[in-house]
Amino acid sequence: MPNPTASMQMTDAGVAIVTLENPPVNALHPAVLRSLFAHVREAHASSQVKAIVINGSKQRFSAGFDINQFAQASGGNGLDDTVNDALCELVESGPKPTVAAIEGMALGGGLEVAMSCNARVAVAGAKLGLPELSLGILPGFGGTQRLPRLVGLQKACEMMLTSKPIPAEAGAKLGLVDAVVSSAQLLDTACQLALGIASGVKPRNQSLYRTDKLESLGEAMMILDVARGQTMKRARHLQHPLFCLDAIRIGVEQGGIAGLKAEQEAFAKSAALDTHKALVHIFFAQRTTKRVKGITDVGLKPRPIKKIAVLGGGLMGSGIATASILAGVEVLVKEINQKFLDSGMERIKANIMSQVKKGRMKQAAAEKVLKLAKGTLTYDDFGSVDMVIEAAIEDIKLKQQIFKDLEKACRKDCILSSNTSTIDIKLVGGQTQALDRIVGAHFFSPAHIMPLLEIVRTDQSSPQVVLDTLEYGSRIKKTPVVVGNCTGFAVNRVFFPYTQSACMLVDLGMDPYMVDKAIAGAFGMPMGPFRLSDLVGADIGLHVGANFHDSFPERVYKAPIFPALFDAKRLGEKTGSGFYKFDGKRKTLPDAQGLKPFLEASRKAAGLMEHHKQGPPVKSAQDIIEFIFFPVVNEGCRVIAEGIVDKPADLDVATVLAMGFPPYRGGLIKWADLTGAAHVAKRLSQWAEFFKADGLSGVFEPCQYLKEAASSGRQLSAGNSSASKL
Ligand SMILES: C[C@H](O)CC(=O)SCCNC(=O)CCNC(=O)[C@H](O)C(C)(C)COP(=O)(O)OP(=O)(O)OC[C@H]1O[C@@H](n2cnc3c(N)ncnc32)[C@H](O)[C@@H]1OP(=O)(O)O
Repeated sequence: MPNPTASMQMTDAGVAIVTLENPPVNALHPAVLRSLFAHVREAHASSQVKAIVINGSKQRFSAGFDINQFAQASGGNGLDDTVNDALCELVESGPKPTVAAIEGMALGGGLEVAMSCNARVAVAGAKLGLPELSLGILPGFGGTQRLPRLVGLQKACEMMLTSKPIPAEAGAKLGLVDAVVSSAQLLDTACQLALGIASGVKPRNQSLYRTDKLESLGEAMMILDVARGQTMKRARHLQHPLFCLDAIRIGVEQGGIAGLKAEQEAFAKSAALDTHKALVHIFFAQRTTKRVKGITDVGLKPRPIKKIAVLGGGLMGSGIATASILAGVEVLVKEINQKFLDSGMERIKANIMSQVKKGRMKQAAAEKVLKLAKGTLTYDDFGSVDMVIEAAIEDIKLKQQIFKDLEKACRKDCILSSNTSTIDIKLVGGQTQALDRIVGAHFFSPAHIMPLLEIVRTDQSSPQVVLDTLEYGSRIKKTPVVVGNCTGFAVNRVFFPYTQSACMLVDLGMDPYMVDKAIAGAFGMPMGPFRLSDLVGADIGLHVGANFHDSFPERVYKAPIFPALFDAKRLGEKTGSGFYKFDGKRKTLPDAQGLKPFLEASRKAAGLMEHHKQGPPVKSAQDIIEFIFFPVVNEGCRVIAEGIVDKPADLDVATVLAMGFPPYRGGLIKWADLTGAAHVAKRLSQWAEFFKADGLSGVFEPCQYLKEAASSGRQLSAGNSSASKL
């Protein structure tokens, strides 16, 4: 790989073209910034140079500061403030005018360098944005000051707080971009504009000193107050968006220079928080799930998946079909009768049309996409498909029959996959001679929206088939994670203790709504264990619980409340009541009165209170969080030790994308590392002791992997290179 740098070329007309060179995205590595600084200084000093144009190599301007520097920074924040401050000042106010020529993207520090230039020309479709907040920091090269001065405070706050980029065309309407051109015209237009500014024909704008786009002081304060209020509501666990708004406010009140100083201080404060470490970790972890040992590093080439068949047009099958046709994959949907097929096809249509309603798709595009899905009641056309995804009901005999039929109906190179969430993949395909091309393709509901795809590999699945499935997952815009074959695979297995610890607290007298409040409110999960149980349904909970009990009897607590709720048909959302009451409009209300007899019966049947007259071993919200999540971490450690995941970071990504584990906590294992493995192990051991008399120590006993990390000080995310089920 060439060293990160910037290069400079002179045109005959006297324009110095300085190019950022650090492919693939021209990230602003400190060496690039130093080189850019040196070239800009040299160009300013040269009598040959009339104007400067800054662009990026390989049709990309820059994706911003090199995020690897944050990951590597120990102590500091990775930025070299002396170079960065002087660089933007030199670009904006040096003797020669500067123009940014933007193609592909100008994000974060990339856009900030471009905003320091006196004008910007961009190629149509180029993406411009300040996504720093999504990394737990804030713009640190003057973006908090220059963006409001270029597009107005309202829009600037929206762009920074949402981290969403805008296309060049929208940038032109807002005043962020001076001209939108084709790729072929970019350099020419930028050079002409730069020379025009140099000759005084065009004005030389310096964003930091502009005030014409800023709202009046009163209006500006109102905008900032509203933004603050919304941020505190929407991102109530996060401090850095508020630091960002503080820096903007100082700039508006006291001017751009004071604003820059405030920005620098706010940046340093944000960079010191665990939120930043966690979000940077998730950024890289999401990009490495597609690299799997023995699959992507052995020289295989993925075969394209152009056409698939989905067996079953139910909720999961129609969601999988929707995600596939949206990505241009042809889909054959098979059902067992016309009625089921019609409703499956209707569901696909409704999914696509909801994209149109939300303005994400045009009617004509929707109609074109819908043509990619065809219904069938037979296996007649299955010889034409590259992959089958079985999404029938969770009945082992039925699935085994389906796979026998598929073996006959499909080509010998067709991938056969099952969307089962509970059944052993080798059992599903056990009656075929095709185990080498059988994998699990476990989607999460609703399949066209949830971003994770667990690819379950058995010890007989061929690397080529896993690689092809990885490619298909990426093509349909899922984040694929390859996992081993075990009960619950990675996500459901790791999360089975989530509800059971909550039930233990309740059987010791704790209010279930207090548990949910701690987990959803104080910790930031989308919902607490009891609300989640109502979403999934007590019937499914019982069925899945029985599977886990069969596999891991020593660490499963059979909560008596579930059979009681099941018998009373309090299954959750689907029957209108469970732990909560539902009014049919997705409104959720606690139902203390209705739940009381079930809680009393459960506590009596559990008998835990007989040994623990003082009640549960935890009281505060923080204690409840640890009691619920540390057993989840413990199971995560077992999954790592057994090699069910390729690397611990995969578990972080999976828990964030499938369970809504707060990304700003870094995912399950990163969070445990930030909390400290020794603390996790100590607390689990205390609870194992607490529940000894109940015969429930196994629920909490720290596993070997966790104990070793705790005693050696090793990070849980360091992984276990010796174990692999993949
Ligand atoms: C001081 C400043 O204010 C602070 C900053 O600038 S912080 C940085 C702000 N910028 C960002 O957050 C942008 C982050 N990047 C992205 O959103 C996306 O990568 C992108 C839209 C640029 C490109 O997306 P896409 O084409 O899907 O490619 P993607 O796989 O994500 O990235 C390609 C490679 O570039 C790397 N990369 C992307 N942005 C990077 C960055 N800013 N620094 C370092 N590496 C980066 C990725 O890690 C990936 O590396 P890999 O091939 O080794 O896995």
